[in-house]
Amino acid sequence: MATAEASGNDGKGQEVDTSATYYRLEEVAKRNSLKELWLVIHGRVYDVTRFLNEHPGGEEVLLEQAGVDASESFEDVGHSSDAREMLKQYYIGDIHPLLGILDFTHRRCCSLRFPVPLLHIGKQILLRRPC
Ligand code: HEM
Repeated sequence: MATAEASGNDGKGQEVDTSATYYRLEEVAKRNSLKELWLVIHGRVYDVTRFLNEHPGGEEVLLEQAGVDASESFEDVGHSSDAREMLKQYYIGDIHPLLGILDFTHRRCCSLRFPVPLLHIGKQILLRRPC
């Protein structure tokens, strides 16, 4: 998990909270059971463990989407605006915009047995701690 924190002022006297907690897809993928269930909807990570018993659509559908990007399934159902509002309660962070793309590309390359060393170098640069 990587955390980026910054807060600022937009110059109009209004506080802008830009703090965010970032997760990688592989971290989300580990939370795929009844004990701990996370999923991703539109790049945002949700911990729906305590929502399992309460979901009007049943817990099975959430279990099917456990640890993965559930954006398409969520939209296919045509969830109401109330359901979208409920998402906030379970929001825990975002998929890292850059590492998310690298994870996806890495999986594609490896599954095609076409390693791209540059990808790993780029990843190392991104993960490098600042001096
Ligand atoms: C945190 C995420 C989710 C929340 C807060 C949520 C919330 C809700 C709510 C409030 C309803 C009642 C109908 C409505 O108001 O739209 C519902 C129904 C349903 N949801 Fe979800 N849902 C979530 C994720 C998902 C996912 C990932 C799926 C995957 C397929 C799913 C499948 C369904 C189904 C099948 C129904 C029943 C629809 C019906 O009976 O017409 N939900 N959900």
